[in-house]
Amino acid sequence: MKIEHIGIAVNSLGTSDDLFERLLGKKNYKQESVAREGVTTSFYEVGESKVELLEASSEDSPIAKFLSKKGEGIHHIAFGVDDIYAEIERLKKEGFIFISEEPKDGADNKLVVFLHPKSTNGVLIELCQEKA
Ligand SMILES: CC[C@H](C(=O)O)C(=O)SCCNC(=O)CCNC(=O)[C@H](O)C(C)(C)COP(=O)(O)OP(=O)(O)OC[C@H]1O[C@@H](n2cnc3c(N)ncnc32)[C@H](O)[C@@H]1OP(=O)(O)O
Ligand SMILES: [Co+2]
Repeated sequence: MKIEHIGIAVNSLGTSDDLFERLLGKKNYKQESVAREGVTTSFYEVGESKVELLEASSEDSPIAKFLSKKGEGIHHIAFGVDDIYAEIERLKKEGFIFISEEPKDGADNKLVVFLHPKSTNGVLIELCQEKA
């Protein structure tokens, strides 16, 4: 398991891409929308991990709700795993709560699933596995 990415909720990718390009001294390596999640993402490599900027692409997006309640900031931590199904079973046995137990297609060629922050010390945790 490794920290695959840190998700950051932003009001505008236009503004935040400019800020992170200056902060990291590099351009993003991709921008990708995930309509199911109501997000447009922008990814930056930072050493072994990544920063994922997240802009809401629909009014009912979880990012829109997060921004309206908490404003811009860190939204989630994504752990990269080798076998997402095995990890789901392991974590369920440990008593962790999943928002949905069925992995779905995420951004950046990943299968993703989320744990509920009430079972993870108030931090939204994403598990992601590289798709073959
Ligand atoms: C998949 C594409 C991409 C990728 O990496 O591939 C992404 O990462 S997409 C990221 C966006 N998608 C998601 O976040 C999906 C999972 N999130 C959800 O299902 C919801 O956001 C959920 C269930 C975490 C919260 O939704 P809800 O409608 O319950 O919102 P509330 O504001 O009522 O929150 C309830 C409760 O949870 C706390 N909360 C909400 N969001 C977060 C957060 N990001 N981190 C920590 N805590 C969070 C919120 O404060 C409420 O707590 P309370 O004590 O009741 O105030
Ligand atoms: Co993510």
